[in-house]
Amino acid sequence: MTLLDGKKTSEAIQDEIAAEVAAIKASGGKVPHLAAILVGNDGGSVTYVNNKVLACERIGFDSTLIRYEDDITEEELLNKIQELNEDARVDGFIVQLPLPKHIDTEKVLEAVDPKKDVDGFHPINVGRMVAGLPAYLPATPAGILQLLERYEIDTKGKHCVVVGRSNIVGSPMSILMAKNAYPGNCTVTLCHRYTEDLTGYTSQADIIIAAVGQPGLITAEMVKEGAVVIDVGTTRVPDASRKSGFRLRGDVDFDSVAEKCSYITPVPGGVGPLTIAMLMKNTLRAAKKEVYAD
Ligand SMILES: NC(=O)C1=CN([C@@H]2O[C@H](COP(=O)(O)OP(=O)(O)OC[C@H]3O[C@@H](n4cnc5c(N)ncnc54)[C@H](OP(=O)(O)O)[C@@H]3O)[C@@H](O)[C@H]2O)C=CC1
Ligand SMILES: Nc1nc(=O)c2c([nH]1)NC[C@@H]1CN(c3ccc(C(=O)N[C@@H](CCC(=O)O)C(=O)O)cc3)C=[N+]21
Repeated sequence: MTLLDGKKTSEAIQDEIAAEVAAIKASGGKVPHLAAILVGNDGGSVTYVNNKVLACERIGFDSTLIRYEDDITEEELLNKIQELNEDARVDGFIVQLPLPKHIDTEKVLEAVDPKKDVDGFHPINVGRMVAGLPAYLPATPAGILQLLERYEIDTKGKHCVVVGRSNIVGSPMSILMAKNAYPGNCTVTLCHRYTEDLTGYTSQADIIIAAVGQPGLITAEMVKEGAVVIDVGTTRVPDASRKSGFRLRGDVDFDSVAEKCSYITPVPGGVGPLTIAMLMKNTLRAAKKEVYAD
């Protein structure tokens, strides 16, 4: 079994980006600038957004963190988005999800200028991705592709079972794995809450990508000998022995599955760090106007 080291891979990607930033600075070009909007105080969201800002600092990007209490009105949030759309200093920005219930997430995501949508959540970017046009790819699926590529994992003709169909992970992942590309060219099965006999599918999979948010859902009995197992889940579960009072758990029962599979991502240190690296990559592409010209 080979551990897919997301932390190391993320650092390698961030080093590559940092080298490009240094070259941009040396030639007097525009330093990439990422802004992030965070609404509320959810512990996970605060950590993830802080990690994104720290990554910016490490690789030499400019960054701006905009925080609101969770009673912000939808109108105030939309006004801020408009302001960022028009701010030439900001190359790309994200609105951290989830948003409070009184705010219409779809409306917020549609308000972001697709040219600055470095999360790749705007319907224009989603549509362009599906059509195979240049687009910002959502960071988590793009990070998983990077892992498969950098570990030279064979995907052509393989059966890939994606569990979870969210707009930000499962659905785009299933589309990307089916594309005529490397990594890709898989036969894809997309499983979700209403899938009957989940084990029937996962046990036939050469590649399993679990993005559900249910700790330990994927057990050894559900995995074929030699399969590649990618665990996207990051659920905080109480753990009194930790200073923080919790630990992160993936959707995969790591200890039992690790004995059976060929490759596996740990949690933490697997997919999570790659999500950050790919967000940085999208921001660099935004600053270089690689996806959309002016
Ligand atoms: N490491 C990283 O970078 C990231 C990690 N995450 C983590 O990944 C997990 C999933 O995130 P996200 O996609 O946003 O989550 P969502 O809650 O939006 O989606 C979860 C999906 O899983 C499906 N589902 C729920 N229960 C089952 C079940 N028993 N069997 C099969 N499918 C089921 C849901 O079905 P239905 O559609 O019917 O509701 C839904 O499609 C979370 O733990 C999240 O924290 C997310 C983003 C990035
Ligand atoms: N607009 C938006 N864009 C997102 O990309 C987005 C979002 N909203 N909402 C929530 C999910 C979740 N997500 C993660 C990012 C990094 C880690 C990460 O770095 N995890 C570390 C551990 C971090 C920790 O210690 O908690 C790891 O797995 O090793 C995890 C999860 C991005 N998301």
